[in-house]
Amino acid sequence: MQQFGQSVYQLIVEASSNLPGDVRRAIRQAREREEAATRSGLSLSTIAQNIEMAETNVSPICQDTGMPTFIVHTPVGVNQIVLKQEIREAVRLATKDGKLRTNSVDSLTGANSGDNLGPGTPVIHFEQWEQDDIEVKLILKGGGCENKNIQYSLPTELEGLGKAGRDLDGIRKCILHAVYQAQGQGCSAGFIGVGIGGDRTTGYELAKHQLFREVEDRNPIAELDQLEQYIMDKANQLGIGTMGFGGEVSLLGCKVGVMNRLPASFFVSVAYNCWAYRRQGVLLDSETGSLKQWVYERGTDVPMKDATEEVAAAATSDNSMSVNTDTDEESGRTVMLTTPIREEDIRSLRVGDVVVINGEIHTGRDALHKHLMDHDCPIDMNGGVIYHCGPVMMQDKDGEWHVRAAGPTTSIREEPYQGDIIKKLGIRAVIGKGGMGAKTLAALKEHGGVYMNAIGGAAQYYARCIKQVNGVDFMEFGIPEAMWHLQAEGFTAIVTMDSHGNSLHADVDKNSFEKLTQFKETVF
Ligand SMILES: O=C(O)C[C@H](O)C(=O)O
Ligand code: SF4
Repeated sequence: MQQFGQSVYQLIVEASSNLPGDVRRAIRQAREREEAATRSGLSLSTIAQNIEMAETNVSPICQDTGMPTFIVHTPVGVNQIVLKQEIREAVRLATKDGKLRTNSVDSLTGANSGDNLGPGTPVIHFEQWEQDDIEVKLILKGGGCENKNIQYSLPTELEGLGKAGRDLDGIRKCILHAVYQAQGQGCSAGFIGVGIGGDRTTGYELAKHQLFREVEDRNPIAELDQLEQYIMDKANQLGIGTMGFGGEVSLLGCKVGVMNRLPASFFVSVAYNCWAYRRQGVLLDSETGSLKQWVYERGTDVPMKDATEEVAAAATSDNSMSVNTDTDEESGRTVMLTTPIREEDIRSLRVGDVVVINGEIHTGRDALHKHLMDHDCPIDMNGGVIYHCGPVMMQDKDGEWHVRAAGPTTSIREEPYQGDIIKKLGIRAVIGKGGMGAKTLAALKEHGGVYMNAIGGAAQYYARCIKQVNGVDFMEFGIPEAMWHLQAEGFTAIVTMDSHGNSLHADVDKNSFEKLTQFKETVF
């Protein structure tokens, strides 16, 4: 079994850096359905570019490599204690090599273990089976989409949909509502796993395990297959789009499982996975642990752009986010800004404008925002840009830090702090994804600021825009939560909340809610 550890390491690298073929096909189909010049269309082309870059760089598709969750099937007689130790060691090595982000945080102290190991991390399920080989499956599901998981207890009343009873139609309403409530915050368009029944624990587990099905498979239970097809049709009429920008494609997959329940309980659990649907598996020889075959089609066999696109890409600027300046209601202007940014430049921006930023930007997320509410900031942020991002960073032998992956995190978590911090520090722009709320929108108007949505998950695309790491503060918060001072060049994002009270996120939420209400009547 001496090759088992190496095979698991290979699995981790593959899952983190090479999006599987079935997922890539789903994203390609989404691109064919979206107008190329729309915000969703542009986002999908950036996502496609990022997928290819991650494979080429053998680096994380998204900086958040999530909670590594392994499902291991072994023949009777295999020593699972040894396998568990080898899996943990493979996780530690992959983290050291920058293939996984340091994602294991002490829930009481906030301390980051630094090696992805700790109580409850990684998650490893073992099960014996009748086959001769060992199968190891892995899913890397990030925190932002995990935060959009949701569990319903039937019967219930659902906003926009009314009563949801203890039947297939009530389940239908829960699933549609689950897609609506996620909006773009979990990096839509997503893939959902649904667990019907069980208790609260096994219901959620069933939902997550549905995510190990193939994107293109069909449900063997006829009424669940019918439900899956219905959801794929109607969820894509909600108009949430990629990143919640509005658009034709809001859901890329729906997989429903069912199990028995208690008489008193009727749970519908939804595991929402982002477009960066990173799951892979390996079949291993149970004597040597050597890799015999991949469980899911590898992404290498499904390129993200076809020949025509190569030509088209070559013809335009290398920046796939740039939009033409002839304005239709979707695409705005492209504006170049250098930090520190003047108030008048910010007040001239409107929702829909694409901004290209050059100059120093600073990362900051949950721990930093909480800290800055009642502590001074170590640097002058006047005219500055805060980037909601927890990067994957590597230090070289000279002690220099390098960005390995640097996409945005979900901004709504900073809503309790952001408005106050914008005014306290004189910040002019906040970059993140998924949008922010009314309190931040009011502060942007009062102070003169904008919120810009970067493309969630495009961690390689944005890492390429970071030319240098100028320094770091608050390393005690751990790498993802520290305040990194980054020299950006060509950092592109879309204005989705401006200083005139406009919010694309509020508009899409309102429009998609109206669309949701059209599905109130009984179907099943
Ligand atoms: O933690 C992150 O870097 C991103 C997170 O997965 C999110 O979607 O907010
Ligand atoms: S940032 Fe987006 S793509 Fe990355 S893990 Fe979070 S939800 Fe998924």
